[in-house]
Order: sequence, then C-alpha cells, then structure tokens
Amino acid sequence: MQIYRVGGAVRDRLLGREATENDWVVVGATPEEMQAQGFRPVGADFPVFLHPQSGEEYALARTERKSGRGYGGFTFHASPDVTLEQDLIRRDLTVNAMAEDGQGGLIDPYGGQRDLQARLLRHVSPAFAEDPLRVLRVARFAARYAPLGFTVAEETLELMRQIAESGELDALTPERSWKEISRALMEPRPDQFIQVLRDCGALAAWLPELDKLFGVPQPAKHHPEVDAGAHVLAVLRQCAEHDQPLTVRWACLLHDLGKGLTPEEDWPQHIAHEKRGLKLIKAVNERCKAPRDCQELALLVGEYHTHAHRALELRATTLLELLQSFDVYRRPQRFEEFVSACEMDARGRAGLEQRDYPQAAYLLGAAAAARAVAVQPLLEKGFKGAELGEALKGERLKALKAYKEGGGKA
Ligand SMILES: Nc1ccn([C@@H]2O[C@H](COP(=O)(O)OP(=O)(O)OP(=O)(O)O)[C@@H](O)[C@H]2O)c(=O)n1
Ligand SMILES: [Mg+2]
Repeated sequence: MQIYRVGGAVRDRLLGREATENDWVVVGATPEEMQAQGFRPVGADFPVFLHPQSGEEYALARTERKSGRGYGGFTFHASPDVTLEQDLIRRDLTVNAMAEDGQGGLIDPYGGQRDLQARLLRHVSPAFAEDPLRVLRVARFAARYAPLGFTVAEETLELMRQIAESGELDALTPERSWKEISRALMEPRPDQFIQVLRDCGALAAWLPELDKLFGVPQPAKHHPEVDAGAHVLAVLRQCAEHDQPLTVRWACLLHDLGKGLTPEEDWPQHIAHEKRGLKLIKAVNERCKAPRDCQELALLVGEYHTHAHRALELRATTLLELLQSFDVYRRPQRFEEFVSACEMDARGRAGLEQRDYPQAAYLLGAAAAARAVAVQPLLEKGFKGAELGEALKGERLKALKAYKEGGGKA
C-alpha cells in the first residue's frame, strides 16, 4: 500500500500556513489489511480508518457514485485498484486535490498549484455536485482566504448556482450545515461567506430571511451604507476585526431580520423591526439547530439592540427592565456579549467604523451598579419570596438612579 498526505494540510503548507490536522489517503489496500495493521474503522460502510496512535483519518482511495438525494445517498467504491488520480478528481477544489508522498514529492494532476498562485477556488470536476455541502464549504474557504486575495472561479460559482437552484441544499442535515456556518462565521471575513452564498443564489435558498434584506433601504442619517443587507455584512466584518465569539457573530447575523418585513410604504424607516423580527430569528435558530447560547443571544440582541444604542437616554426603570430581561445577576457574560453585539452593530456602518460607543461602558457600569446591591440586608430585615424580589428591585432601581445622577459613574 502507498500512503499520501492529502487535502488541507498540503494546501496550507504550500500557502505557508500552519496546518491543523492531516488527512491521509491509502492506495492499494483492503479494509482487512488496514485492520490487520491496527487501524480502526470509523463505521461499517465507510472506507475511513483512524490511525492507532495519532487518531488521524486514513481513507482508502475511492470513487463515489451518487445513488440518491442528500448525504445518505452515497455509495462508495473503494478497492485496491482505485488510483490516487481517481480519488483526487472527485474532491471539491483543485487546491484541495493535491497529494504529497512520503518523500515530500507533490502530486498535482488537476492544477492545484496553478490555482493557488492565481488565488482561485475552482472545482476539480463535475463530481463537485455529488455533495451539496460543498456550496457552503467553498463559501467558507472564501471567508478564510479572502485576506490572501482568493476568489471563487466564475465556472465554480455557476455550478454552485445550479446546485442551489436544484433544491439540493434542502437535503443537507442541520448538523452538517451548522458545522460549516459556525466555522465560516469565525473566519477572518465572515461577510465573504454570506456574499459568496448570495452571489450563487444559495442564500435565497438557505437563509431567505437574510437574503431579503438586500435592496431594503435604511435612513442614510444613521446608515450611510443605506442597504440593510450591506449593513449586516459590515457588522460581520466588525465582528471579525474585534475578535468576537461565535455567539456574538450569530446574533449580529440575525439582528435586523425584522427589516425584511417592513411594509415598503414605510421605507426607509423600520419602526418596531426589533419585535417584528423575533419570529424570524426564532425560525432561523430552530431550522439551523444553533446551540442554545447562540439562539438566546440572537433573540435578545434582536429585541433590545435599539435600547442599547439609546442607553444614555433610558430612564432608570427602563434600564432596570433591560437588565432584568437579561438576568444579568446570574448571567453577566451574556449581557457583556449583548453589549459587544450592539457595539458591532453601531460600527458596522459605512464611515462610522471608528466611532465612539460610550453606550458600552455605560451599560456595563449600570449592570455593575445593579449587581452590587446586596441581598443580605434585605434578608435580615425579614423579606421573603415575592416581597424579597420586589424589595431587591426597589434597591436596584435606587442604585440605577444614583448611577444616572452620577453621570454614569458607579
Ligand atoms: N465535502 C467534502 C469534504 C472534504 N473533501 C476533501 O477532503 C479533504 C479533507 O477535508 P476537510 O478536512 O474537511 O477539509 P480541509 O480541506 O482539510 O480543510 P480544513 O482546513 O477546513 O480542515 C479536502 O481537502 C477535500 O479534498 C471534499 O472533497 N468534499
Ligand atoms: Mg482537513
């Protein structure tokens, strides 16, 4: 048997980047031979094995034929006579279809190096269409490598468009899609992920609620970029610039969905878009099976982002309600993430990226002031149950009034 390093590790080494994990392909071996050498099969019908020591994936060279719709619909043909070239041709992108032998020699039958130099994400062959997840993968690679100047080849975008139109994206399981989405949002240019999906029509199929924001105007006074979709892309960019966590990026992606429901005659105003968007955010959260912390933050940011922007004008009672809605006493981190998301929203506007956002410190200070109210003295006064809750609220309100009178200094 011959063993080759393949995929991302080869690509990233040629780009001078650190590779995180190795993928290997094995030519000229049977499953029995693999197991005899101590490799562990990952599943009965899957010609992939784990190395007994490193745990890295070793796949038998294979060709795939599509037998049905969706991810379940694969049959594998793996046998010792499948060549390396036959294996590589069914992979997604030319830059991912290179192999390295044991002596460090490069095997590049499909122009991977040429496309690396040309900074092009290009599919290898029509076999690309065998797995619709690749539409999301290409968009994710665009988000990762955009800072190096990579773009998607026109013919690949066209093929992605055909896949999107065929309805095949509907067959992807939420689990597989979420892996791509969550990784893509954490890349240096998450806006490019959305942009590429939009360019090939996949955004309309996968996230129509977001696609609808493109072409919707907002008031130029607050939004020099005007377009609501362009605003979301700019907010995502700010998220990456400021190293925000996944929860914040997910919340930012969905924060303005309500603007897609504003009646056209009300444009460019979007009165009550916060509340109106909640059912859309909920639907997207559930459809994508986003993790719980992402879901929660998205709903809270959707509902309250305008409150944050107006923080300095809010009355003490409204501030208190806001803090209560976040259960800031038990969940301080969630409130901090909310404030970050709102700051990204404020900065994700053409020409306003460097603006001050004093609301952030003000809100965090208010949360600290409310949290500093001690329960013990109230317990000592004999308050219990609902009355204790009311008394605590009263004390917190006093603290917030003092905070406001002190000009936002605790
Ligand atoms: N849907 C997929 C998934 C994977 N691959 C192939 O399998 C390799 C390894 O897959 P994976 O580890 O998921 O991606 P990498 O390219 O290694 O990228 P990453 O840096 O994200 O691991 C890819 O390079 C590609 O050749 C593919 O063709 N189609
Ligand atoms: Mg890999």
